[in-house]
Parts: sequence; structure tokens; C-alpha cells
Amino acid sequence: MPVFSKHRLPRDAGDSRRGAALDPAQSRPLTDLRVAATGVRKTYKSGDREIRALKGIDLHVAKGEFLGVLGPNGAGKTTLIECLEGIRSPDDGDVRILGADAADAREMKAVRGRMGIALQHSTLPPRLTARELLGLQARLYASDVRVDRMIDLVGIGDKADQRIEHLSGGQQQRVAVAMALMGDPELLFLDEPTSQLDPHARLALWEVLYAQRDRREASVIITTHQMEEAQRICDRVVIVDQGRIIAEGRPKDLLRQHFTARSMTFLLPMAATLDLRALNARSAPAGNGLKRVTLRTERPSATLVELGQTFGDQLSDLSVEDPTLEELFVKLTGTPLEGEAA
Ligand SMILES: Nc1ncnc2c1ncn2[C@@H]1O[C@H](COP(=O)(O)OP(=O)(O)OP(=O)(O)O)[C@@H](O)[C@H]1O
Repeated sequence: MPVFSKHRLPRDAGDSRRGAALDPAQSRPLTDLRVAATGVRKTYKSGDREIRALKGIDLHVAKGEFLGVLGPNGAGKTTLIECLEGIRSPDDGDVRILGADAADAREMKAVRGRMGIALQHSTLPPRLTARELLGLQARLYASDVRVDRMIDLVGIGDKADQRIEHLSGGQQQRVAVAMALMGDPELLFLDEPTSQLDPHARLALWEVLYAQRDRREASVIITTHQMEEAQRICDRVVIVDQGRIIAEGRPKDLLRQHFTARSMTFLLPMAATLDLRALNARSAPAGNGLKRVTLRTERPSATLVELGQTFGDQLSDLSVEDPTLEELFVKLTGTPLEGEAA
């Protein structure tokens, strides 16, 4: 059964055409910005304690841009995204959403219809069916034409007439995404929309979002713990830690900036001698009279030539690994990633 839709697969985030068009370093006319936030601060009070969830965040999101908001648990991602959505008021700072001042109810009312929001712990009404819920949502937009299309698009056709409480977590996430898409938005906020989706449904979700971008130049702001996904689909990511943005940029640029060395692995006969210390390498038995050597090098091309000259045909199964966003995340936040449902 097709899940979500059949648009093309997500392009790699390293696509230079997209990257160039969305370079956050470029100065953009204000009309190209879907979200502009400056100096956003938020402190919660919990009994006697004060929790400084956001400590001064500046963030811009351009037309057609996919922005990933990453960070460890409790970093402030949800608080940030809620401030950017205009559903939580910051204590300080300025947030403009589709040109409207988030602090001005009248201005926000005028732009609400152009936004779509899927909250993290979507408290969907449990007793309604997905079709009823989407039907209610459609009335907000004075149209129920999109209900069947949305049901189809998010691949819940066979579940559309079951109560929400009888749907799995992943199916409920799809309903939440369908609700967010109902108004054909130019700006989408998705708080961990894929945490309970299987890999196929996850890919399909991205196809739907790319289609929305193609049609409406939609911008998408997503929080996720899925680093591989963020690296693949986000034009730009911000890593939030303890209420601050600690890194921001295109995934490829960030990796280049933070990792100069590449990791290389290959097989050699056990009998082959190499100076592990000089090569900054380690080796382990790999069976069949072979050992697997792993090393890190700042000069991958030169190292390859040297290894080829020294070992010739003895060397096999060589691969050069690129650093990943996951490694960067761990390096910057010191927090190992949590396992999530596939
Ligand atoms: N309503 C609230 N009242 C008090 N403290 C809160 C409230 N909401 C969030 N916090 C605290 O603010 C901090 C940031 O929380 P937030 O939910 O924004 O983090 P997060 O990055 O989204 O976390 P996660 O990845 O676990 O969803 C945390 O310390 C959290 O405990």
C-alpha cells in the first residue's frame, strides 16, 4: 500500500543548487523570510525553580527552506518551535511569522490560515475518526474537498473510519501531519513528526513535504532526533543546547567546519606490517588471515596513494567514511543520541 504519496524521493541535502539558493549566509529581502526571530527568551517557573528554556535565540527561515531543529532532550526545541508558531509567548524578543508580529493577535489571525502545525504530543481527540477530524479541520478552510485527498496522501485510507484511539502511534502522527497540511500551508511546523514512523512511511512523508514545497514554496521547520534524516533532507540545521543555538548551517558545511579528518578502513593480511602509531591507526582480526585497519587522516588522497604504494594488491575492501551529523551532535552536545522507534 502506498503510504503518503508518490512524489519523487527526497533529494540529498548536499544538492548544490538547493544549497546555493538557500544559503542562510546570503542576505535576503524580508519578503523572502517566512519566520524571523530575534532575541527570543523564555523562562518557565516550576515551583521555586526557574527553568531558562530559551536564552536568546535568533533564527530566520527562508521561503522554501527546510530547517531542522536538533538538540538533546530538554534543550528547548519544543519551546522554540512553539514560540516560532506563535502559540507560546516568549518573555523577550521579537517573532515575525509570515510578516505578522507573533505578539499581535490581529496580525496573527490574518496569517493563521497560511500555516500548518503538527504538535509533538498531538492530543488528537480520541473518540473521533480520522475522517471526522479532518472534516472538522476542513471547515476551518471552508472546504471539505481536501479530506479524501489528505487521507489518501498520508496513507491512512483503510484506517480513516476508525477512532483515533484505535490507531497506532505512527498512524496518529500521519493524521496530525494531514491536519497540518489541510490548509495548503506556506509554512509548516512539525514537532518530531517521524519518531514513530517506519522507514518507508518516513520517506513518504518527506515526499509529501517536498511536493508542498514545489507547489507553494512551503517552508518546513521540523524538530527531530533522527540525525540521518536531518542530514539528508534539511537544507539547514540548528543545534540547540541548553536554550542556545550552538551550531547552525548546512549539514555539509557544519561537518566540514568541525571535522577535518576522515576515517578510512581496509583489510590487510595479518602478516602485513604497518606502523599503527605513525598512521594514527588501529587494527583488529577480521578472519581468513586478514585484519581490519581503521585510521583517521587529514589527507585522505595522499594516505590512499601511500597505502597503495606500500601494500599494492594486499590491500582490499577499502572505504572512506564521511563524518555524520550524528557524530557532530555527540561532539557538540556531549549527549549520546536516544534510540527511537524505527
Ligand atoms: N510547561 C513547562 N513548565 C515548566 N518547564 C517546562 C515546560 N515546558 C518545558 N519545560 C522545561 O523547559 C526545558 C526545555 O523543554 P523543551 O520541551 O522545550 O525541550 P525539548 O528540546 O523539546 O525536549 P525533548 O527533545 O525532550 O522534546 C526543559 O528543561 C523542560 O523541562
